[in-house]
Amino acid sequence: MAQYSRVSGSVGLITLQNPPVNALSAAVRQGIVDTVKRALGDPEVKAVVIRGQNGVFCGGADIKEFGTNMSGPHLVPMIHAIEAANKPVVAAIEGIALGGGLELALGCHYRVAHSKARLGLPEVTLGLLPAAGGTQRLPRLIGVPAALDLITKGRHITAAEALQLGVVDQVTGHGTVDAAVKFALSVAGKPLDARRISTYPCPRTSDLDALFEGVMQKVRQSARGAIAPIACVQAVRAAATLPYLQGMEREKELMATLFTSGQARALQYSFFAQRAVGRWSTPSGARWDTSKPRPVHIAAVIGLGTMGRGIAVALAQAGLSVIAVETQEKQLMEAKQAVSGMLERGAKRRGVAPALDKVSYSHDIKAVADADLVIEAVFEDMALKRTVFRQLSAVCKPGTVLCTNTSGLDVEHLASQTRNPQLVVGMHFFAPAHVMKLLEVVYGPQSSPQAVATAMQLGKKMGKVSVAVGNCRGFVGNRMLKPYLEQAFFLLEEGATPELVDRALEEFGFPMGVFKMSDLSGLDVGWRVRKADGLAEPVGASGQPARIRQGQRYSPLGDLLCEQGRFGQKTGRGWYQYDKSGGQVASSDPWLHSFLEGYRAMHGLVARRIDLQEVLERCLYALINEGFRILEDGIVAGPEDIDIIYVFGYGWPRHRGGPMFYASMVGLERVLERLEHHHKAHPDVPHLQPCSLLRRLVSSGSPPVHRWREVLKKLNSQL
Ligand SMILES: CC(C)(COP(=O)(O)OP(=O)(O)OC[C@H]1O[C@@H](n2cnc3c(N)ncnc32)[C@H](O)[C@@H]1OP(=O)(O)O)[C@@H](O)C(=O)NCCC(=O)NCCSC(=O)CC(=O)CCCCCCCCCCCCC(=O)O
Ligand SMILES: NC(=O)C1=CN([C@@H]2O[C@H](COP(=O)(O)OP(=O)(O)OC[C@H]3O[C@@H](n4cnc5c(N)ncnc54)[C@H](O)[C@@H]3O)[C@@H](O)[C@H]2O)C=CC1
Repeated sequence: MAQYSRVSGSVGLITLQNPPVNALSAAVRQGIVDTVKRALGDPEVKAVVIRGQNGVFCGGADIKEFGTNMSGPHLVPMIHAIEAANKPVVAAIEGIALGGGLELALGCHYRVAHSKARLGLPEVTLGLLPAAGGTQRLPRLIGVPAALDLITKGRHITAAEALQLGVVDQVTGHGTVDAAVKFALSVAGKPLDARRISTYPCPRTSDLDALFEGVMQKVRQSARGAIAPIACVQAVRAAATLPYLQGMEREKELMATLFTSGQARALQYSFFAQRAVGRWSTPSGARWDTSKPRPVHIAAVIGLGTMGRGIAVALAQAGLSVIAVETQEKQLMEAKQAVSGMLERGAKRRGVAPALDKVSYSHDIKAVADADLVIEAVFEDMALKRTVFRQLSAVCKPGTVLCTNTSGLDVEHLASQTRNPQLVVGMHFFAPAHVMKLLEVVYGPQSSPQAVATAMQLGKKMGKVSVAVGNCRGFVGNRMLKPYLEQAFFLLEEGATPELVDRALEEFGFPMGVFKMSDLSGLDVGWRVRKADGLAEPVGASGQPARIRQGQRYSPLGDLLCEQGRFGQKTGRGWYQYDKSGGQVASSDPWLHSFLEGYRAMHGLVARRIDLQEVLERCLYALINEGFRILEDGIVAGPEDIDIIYVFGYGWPRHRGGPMFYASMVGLERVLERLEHHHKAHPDVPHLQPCSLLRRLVSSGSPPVHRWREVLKKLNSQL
């Protein structure tokens, strides 16, 4: 809806009303058309101001309407009518002007913004482009390079930057609507021809072809297969090379392709999934809206290695006081230097003062006595972690929430070492912890709603996308990673190379393939875990056949590389070779290829031709199958949790929605049929055996992913 009133005698004030972000639903669009007509037809009205209710201008098109039978007036003619008006129309921008909201403002003759407002054309993040004239008006207003930057990245800008770029005409720190009304009165009666952006020529840019070629190359590289950023460049190119109306035709044509694409569906699913995980709940009845978090002012971190340092930085940057603990003086000093450096670099990037005084350092665990919450990040060693939790339980004040950053050890077992197991949860950060957005908050059967809510709230304060997950080996992300890695190893045994496997996964859209990723994170990490699990014994020592462990097919390839001291980038050799220890540019390693040949010969394996499709099916469907098991076990509340974990923590291409969304797009019957096929070929690999939930979903008609929660509930109640 849009409300109309008259203010200051001669200004027609139009207020968009569609909480919470005044999205341009059919009713709002109709409201705008009607009220603009009324204002323009009223002889007493000399100028018009458009604002949004509750201090929010407009969040753009109503995304919930996409994919439905969109009725109501179209945005393009609506905005065109505003621009063509013979009375000045001023946009009063408070809060946000995003997507269609900014396009509406660009159709107005003037824009007045509050200093705290954010503006942008984020359509590309939803798999779309700004198709209400945004790709044609913005370059005409601010020039091609700046418009390309905003439109292809979907970046939000501040009012100050908008003023500098010329997107807005005035910025105010006080009442935006009053300022806009005053502005409107000051321009009433003045000629408007020079204020209609669509009539502007696109500012000249030298060597346009080279500019677009360069941008297109960069965009293709970073898009990892996403089509919307490329269409955005094409649309801006139309603005730079064609008259406005022809440019609009091109914008429409490109949008038509994007609008119905699977990528747009995936990205819009991801938008809502990210919000859905914020409405978390646990089987014991803890919920986002009823469980009250404890206030956390002082946090402590135990163990200042790779993870602890990043966690301390993220906590300090979120404004908390941090007590950082390391047992050894030397490590403590090194950590202090590293944390200070990270804080300084981060502050420089953000143009703020570094929060150095927020962090205090100690080698005595008793220093954490006053902390409201402690995050343990010592070595992945259960015996050590047990000791630390017993100590924490003894020294912390009553009510302190105790968290572990373990990658997959039993949180419940750690809780049982303390006096208050209900106050123990996992806070599983991802490396580097001050950069990566994902946080898995792991609850055990005894974790109290308050402890879960406290960790979730803290994650939010730290700017993380937090997902509540149940306690199981590897939680969600790492549990699903296991069958994925396992398939990659098996594929090498059967004839593939690391280059082939990585190529398939990178072409799918991962930033790096599984072998490059292993080299980056260190092959020794998994080796240590496999040793602790009794899997990575030296070949032959177990008395079992080398490729069978604990009754299942096992590939010792990773262990054999580690025995050679090949730990990946850190040692300059792994699945690839690097120019030096710590080098980052991977190149194919002839040693590795002859090693693989020798290994196959030793085990009587005959290399066969493996294609990219098989690599994808084996690796991704095994991972997805584990996702179904996780859903079946009730470790997460719904498929959105898994998808968000994979998109934000594991580089799953966002334009493919996440593994469970992807499975739904591929078709559950197809995933089931291919898993059955691969399991038949490899009956000794349990991870390829289709999970019973997948079978049950297929039997119930393969519902789309947004209906799985409901179907899951129904299926579970029938058991
Ligand atoms: C706005 C935010 C920055 C707010 O953030 P925050 O305060 O953190 O709150 P949130 O929790 O994110 O949001 C609160 C609540 O609001 C919901 N919401 C937010 N934005 C929208 C929206 N735009 N639409 C609907 N709902 C929205 C959100 O989901 C939350 O609710 P909940 O899920 O219930 O919890 C932040 O929310 C944000 O960033 N929002 C997105 C802003 C954005 O991306 N805007 C751009 C939208 S796309 C757009 O505007 C496109 C266009 O304008 C083009 C118009 C053309 C369309 C015409 C189509 C014609 C196609 C032709 C093809 C024909 C094909 C054929 O031939 O058939
Ligand atoms: N490295 C990674 O990518 C990730 C690791 N994790 C988990 O985070 C934890 C830490 O891992 P990293 O930081 O990689 O290990 P790390 O080896 O880099 O650091 C561990 C630190 O703990 C310190 N430490 C050991 N005992 C201590 C004690 N009793 N008191 C105080 N400090 C002590 C060590 O001196 C060392 O600095 C592990 O549980 C790991 O599984 C979780 C996510 C990602």
